[in-house]
Order: sequence, then structure tokens, then C-alpha cells
Amino acid sequence: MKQLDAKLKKLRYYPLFGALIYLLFGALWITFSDQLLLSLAVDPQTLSRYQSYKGYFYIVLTAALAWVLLRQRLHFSRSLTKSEYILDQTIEKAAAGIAHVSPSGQFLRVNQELCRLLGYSMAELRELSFQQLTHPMDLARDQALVEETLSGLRQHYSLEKRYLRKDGQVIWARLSVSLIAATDISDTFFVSVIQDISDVKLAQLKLEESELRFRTLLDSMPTISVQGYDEDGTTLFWNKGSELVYGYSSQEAIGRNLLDLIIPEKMQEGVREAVSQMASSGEARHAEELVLKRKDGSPVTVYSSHAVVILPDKKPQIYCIDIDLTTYKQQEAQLAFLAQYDPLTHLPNRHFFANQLEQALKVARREQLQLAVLILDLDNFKNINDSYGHNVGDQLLKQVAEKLRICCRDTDTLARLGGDEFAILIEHLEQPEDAARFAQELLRTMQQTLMLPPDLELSAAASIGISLFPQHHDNVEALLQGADAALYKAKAEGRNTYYYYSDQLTAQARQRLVLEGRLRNAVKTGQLHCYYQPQLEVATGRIIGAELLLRWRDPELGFVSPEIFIPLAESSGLIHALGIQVLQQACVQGKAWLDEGLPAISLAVNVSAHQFSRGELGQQVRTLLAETGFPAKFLELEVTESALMQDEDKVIETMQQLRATGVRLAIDDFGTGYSSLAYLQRLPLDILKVDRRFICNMTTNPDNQQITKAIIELGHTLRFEVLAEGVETAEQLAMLQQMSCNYYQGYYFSKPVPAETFRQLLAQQQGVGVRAH
Ligand SMILES: Nc1nc2c(ncn2[C@@H]2O[C@@H]3COP(=O)(O)O[C@H]4[C@@H](O)[C@H](n5cnc6c(=O)[nH]c(N)nc65)O[C@@H]4COP(=O)(O)O[C@H]3[C@H]2O)c(=O)[nH]1
Repeated sequence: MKQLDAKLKKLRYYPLFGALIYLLFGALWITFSDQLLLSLAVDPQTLSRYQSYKGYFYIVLTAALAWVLLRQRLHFSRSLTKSEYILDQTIEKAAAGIAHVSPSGQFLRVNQELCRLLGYSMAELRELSFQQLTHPMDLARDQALVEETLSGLRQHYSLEKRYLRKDGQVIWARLSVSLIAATDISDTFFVSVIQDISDVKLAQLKLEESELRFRTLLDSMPTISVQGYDEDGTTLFWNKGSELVYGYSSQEAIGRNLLDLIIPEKMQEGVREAVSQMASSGEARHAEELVLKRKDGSPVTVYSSHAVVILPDKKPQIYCIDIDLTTYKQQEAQLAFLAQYDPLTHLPNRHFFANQLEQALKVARREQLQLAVLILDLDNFKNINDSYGHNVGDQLLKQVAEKLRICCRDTDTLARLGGDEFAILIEHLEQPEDAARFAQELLRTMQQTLMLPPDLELSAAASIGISLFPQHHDNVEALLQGADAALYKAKAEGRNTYYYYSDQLTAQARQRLVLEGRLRNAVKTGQLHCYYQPQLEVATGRIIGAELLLRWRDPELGFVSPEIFIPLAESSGLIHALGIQVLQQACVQGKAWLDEGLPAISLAVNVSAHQFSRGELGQQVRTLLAETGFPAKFLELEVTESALMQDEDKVIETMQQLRATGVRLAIDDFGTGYSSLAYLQRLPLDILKVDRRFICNMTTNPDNQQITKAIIELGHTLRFEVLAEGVETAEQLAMLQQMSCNYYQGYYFSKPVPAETFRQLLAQQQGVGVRAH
């Protein structure tokens, strides 16, 4: 515009210059042309002719000049009209809306496209300003840009804005504005180019909306983690759910490798391969349950599925959608727990107990074992619940459960059947009475006072019902019902007691437990004494030793046979204290007789299988020998064949320990068990004792005679010495002599006698056997 102004300024002086040049030429022509003619022609006729020529020449010259000027003007006006036309058409036919707008915003000129866009006629638009047609939300920004442009801060601007059409519709347009500045403000105007971008904008808005919807959706599901990775595993996308599931914010996660973020070390190789395989094949891996890791290192179980996203001109991206299964897993575990356990006491429930009992029954049937089911019911629970409320009742049940748990062994199954009813399964029950003993222990424990918060003291006496396999029932339901029926009897009997399903067993068990109590007392007060039964050499009749046999005379019950109290001592655990007492007596007595100068003999002590299996026997014997000074070689330990067959390796180890101390070892009641020859060979034995059952009718029963003979020969083959037990007659002794049996003991020579009696026998010994009775 400025250039055009300058050009027009220049053109303004062209007519003046032309007129002055013409004036000068004319003046010179008038002044000098006649003189020139006079110098060329002197005669008037020629001069007159020349004058005419001069006139013609002037006319031709000025006509040519006028022609040039007129032609030029015509040319100029023609070219001006053409460019105006081009400009007009450019504006009019432009595919974008074009407007000339005054600095105040008034539309000065508008093209057809703009009229079409805004829905107004040209005349209507020229009456309006852009402010009137701009969407109120966009006006301030547009106005500010106008002002910045007018103030010279910028020469043009563009923006996306909304216009209000005449019909009220809103259209989106891209506006590009340039300022056409003139010296005179009235000549200053804006050229605005307005392009309809409604479609693009709408699509863009839709995209943004869908992106927002997508993001909001993803972010509003806290348990769904969506992560995007490139083919190397670098994190590209990390939604809010990922933050919550894995603990990394998106700032922390994006750009880092997935392997470092959430993949446990042992899975990294597999995941790396899976990611690159998905990227190269474009196929997603199957969905699966995975245990990944959180930022704090803790494991998190997720159900992970994948999608491979392939965008144009971009490398494939792998998206993982991980659903956090933590809550689900917890619920699952809780459900599994509730299906098997009681939520209050955390003990197994009836269902679990029944399953366990079913399994135990299978084993018991197969291995011919006994088992017991005890049902325990609190005697006054209802009263406690009614008087103190359910909360106290619950606390009480929890404490009772804990107490019962402490009483049970690892192999027992304790369950809460419901309410105040608990059940205990005892597997591998050795004797029916063991269940009663356990029941008594439970009753004792239940009687102890319980402290319930804040300061309530209560006792929860109980009743117990017991049923046994195989004695009572052989299936789960019947065993439980049997125990329940027994419990009912116990309750009817005045509570705080136990009952077996059968009355006979109850009576037996009670009797045994009474006896057990007396035995316990007898052990404590030293009511048990050792008797000595002489052992003699068959060939010479010389006393070479004695077997110590326990005798118990109860003040009320009288003499109680070892056949009764030894098994009782074994099942009650008293055997350990008793066993030590006998061993001690043997060592002390043996040493005393040696010191007295009596002939050196060996003293044989019966050792129970229970003492053997404890593994302390070797040490106990060593200590006793050291304490008493009794030589180990005179101590003999008798172990029954059945005891030796229990835990072979342990037994052999204990025997070797004992052997190492110098103690002699004898196998008792030989022939009653089923030890193999190979096993016998492995045992570090010195003496084999033939069971008295073979001896007692040996003279009348040829089979027993043969068996005895075979046992003696076998013993000798294995380089053991052989002692025959229970020799009652001279015939038996003679037969044993024939069979080359080394030693014997039995009523034929002497019954077990008190220590003093035996001492006398020993003292009397003159190298020949003397009958003691
Ligand atoms: N009919 C008959 N019997 C005879 C004859 N000679 C001895 N006896 C008896 O046979 C048993 C031999 O003891 P045992 O086989 O070790 O069998 C013993 C032994 O296994 C066990 N026992 C006794 N005292 C103890 C002990 O201190 N500790 C251990 N663990 N068990 C003991 O009690 C079982 C029985 O002991 P007892 O009643 O004293 O019975 C003794 C003894 O009195 C005889 O000629 N005829």
C-alpha cells in the first residue's frame, strides 16, 4: 500500500512536466520557427508555402503527441481495470471467507463465501461488526489480538474461533488477520481470511472427547491397570489404575522399562521374549493370571491380557490390561477358609473334621490302627452367654479353643463343630484307655479359671463323649454320633466327666486310670521293689546272673502283676521314671554285692521299647555306671523282640551306643516276634532268651521242642549265647542241656526273690546249683 502511494505520488507530477515541456517547445517553436523559415526562403511565395508546411508539421506533431498520450492513457486505464477485476474476482470467488474490517471491527467489504458461512447478505454484513458475530467465549481473545495488532505489537495473527451464524448456529473457523495500515487511520483496515473448520474441529472435539472418555474410564477403575510399552518394553502409557495397582506414578513409570518396574526377576526372560514376539507378530498373547511385583517389592496377583496396537508409520505398541485380583484372591482365600474353618476360633470346622476323620479311617483300616473321636461340650456355656452376653461368650470360646489346642498333639485334629462343641480326633491310639487319659487331662485343663477382659474370671467345665474305631463304629457319621451319644451320657451323669460310647469301656478306662493314679503314687513313694530271679549255667548249675523283675504291692489292691502295671506305666509315660529306678537299683545293688566279695554275676534289666525309642538310654546308662561304679560288663539289658522291631535304625543306633559302654544286650522273649535272620545279624546282641512259652511244654509238645532246638542252634550260629526262660522241671533242664543251651532261669531253680534272699543264694553258691524253693 505504501509502495502504491509513493508510485501514485510520483505520477501526480507527470501532467505538469508534460505541460511545461509542451509550453517550452511551443514557445521555442513560435520564437524560432519563423526565423528558421526566413533563413530558408526569401521569396514571399515560398515563404508562404513554407509557412503552410510549418503549420501542417505542427498539426502532425501535436496530433502524434496527442495520439501517444491518448494511447498511453487508454493502455493505463485498461490495465487498471483488469487488475481491479482480477482483485475483485479473487476476493469474490475465494473459497475462504474474506473481509475488510475497519479498526473498530466494522465489516467494510465481505465476499460471497463469508456471506455463505455466516448466513448474512453482503449488505447485512456491512452493517455488522466482527464483535457482534463472535462467540462470547472467544471474543476477548480476538479483541486483544486486534488491539495488539493495531498497537504495532504484531502485524498479523490467526486463531481458531467460533462465529455465530444468522440462524443461531455456531461455526468454528480459522481466522487469519493482516493489518493494512495507512497514514490516514480512515484508510487503515484489516484483511481477514475466515476458513470454515467446523468439520475438522468437530472431529477433533470428538476425538478429544473420546480420548477424555477413554481416559476417564480407565482412570476411574482403580483395579484395572493399563500400560503401554514399545517393543523394547519401554513404558509409553501408564494410567491411574497402574499407579494404584503397582505404586508407581506415571512420571516415575513412563520411560522406564517394564522389566525393572513390575516383573519379578525369575519371570523377566519370559516376559522379554513375549513382548518382542508380540511386537514382531502383531498378535497378542493369551490372557493369564500372573504374580507381578509392586513398587515396594510386594507381590500382586493380576489377570493380565494384552493388545498389540499398530499405528501408521509407528512401531508396534503393546498394551497390557492387568486386573488386580488382590481383593478377589483375599475373598477367595476367605471363602476357602470359611469352608474349612470356624471364623471365631480359627479351628477347623465340622466339614474339615469329617474329611480328616474319613482319611484317618482309611489309614486305620489299612494299617489296623485304633482311633478315637472325642466330642467336648462346655457345661455352662449357655448360662455364661445369657448372663454376660455374646461378646463374653465369644471370648470364652476363643480361650477354650486355645487351651484345647495346647493340650492336643500335632497329630491330633481339633475342630469346633459349632456352638460350644469341640471335637478331637486322636489317630494311632495305642489303647482305648489313652483316650480316657486324654479326656481327663482336657477336663483338668477346662477346670482352670479363665480370665476374660476386662476382669472377668470364669471357669468352663466340660463333658466329653468318646467313640472308638474299630471298637464302636467304622464310619465318620457313626463315630460322630457315637461320641455325641456318649457326651449325652456324660452330661446326664452330672457333667465334668467323660464317657465312652460303651459302658464297659468307660468302666475299664476308669479302672485303669484309677490304677494309673495309684501307680504314679507308688513310683513317687518308692512302693515298687526289684526281685531277682537267678540265671544259671546249664552245664554247671552255677548262678551266673539274675534278672531284675519289678514287684508292686498296693496297700489296697494288694499284689499287682507287672503284666498289668508295666503296660500301664508304658502308656502313661511312667515307664521312664520306673525304668531309671530299676537300672539304678541294679547298678547300686550289683556294686554292693561286688564290694561285699560275692561272686561276680551279671544283672539283667528289662528295658521297655518306650525307653529305647526316646534315644536317651545310652546316656542314662553311662551316667548311672559312672555314678555307681558298677562295671558295665556286668550289666545286661533285655529288650523284647517286638521292641527291636519298631524303629530299626534308631534301635540299632541306641544298641550300638550301649554296646560301646560295655553293656551286654539280650533279646527277650525270642521266638514271639518275627525278626528276620538278616535283621538279627545286624543287631549287636550277646544273648538270646528263648521265650518260656516254648519251654513250658517242651517235654510234651514235639513242635515246641523242635522250635527250641532251632532257636538255640540259630543263636549259636549267630554267635549269641542262649538262655532259656521259664524252666520249671528237671526234664526241661535235661533237654536243654542236650540242646547245648548255655543258660537258664525258672521256677525249677528259683522264683524271683527279694534282694536279700538272692544274696544268700549267691553267698551259698559253692559252684553247684542249689534249689531255692
Ligand atoms: N510261669 C513261669 N513264669 C516264670 C518262670 N520263671 C520266671 N517267670 C516269670 O517270667 C517273667 C519273665 O520276665 P519277662 O519275660 O522279662 O517279662 C516281664 C517283663 O517283660 C515285665 N517286667 C517285669 N519287671 C520289669 C521291669 O523292671 N521293667 C520292664 N520294662 N519290664 C518288666 O513284666 C513281665 C512279667 O514279669 P513277671 O510277672 O515278673 O514274670 C517274670 C517271671 O516271674 C517260670 O518258671 N514259670
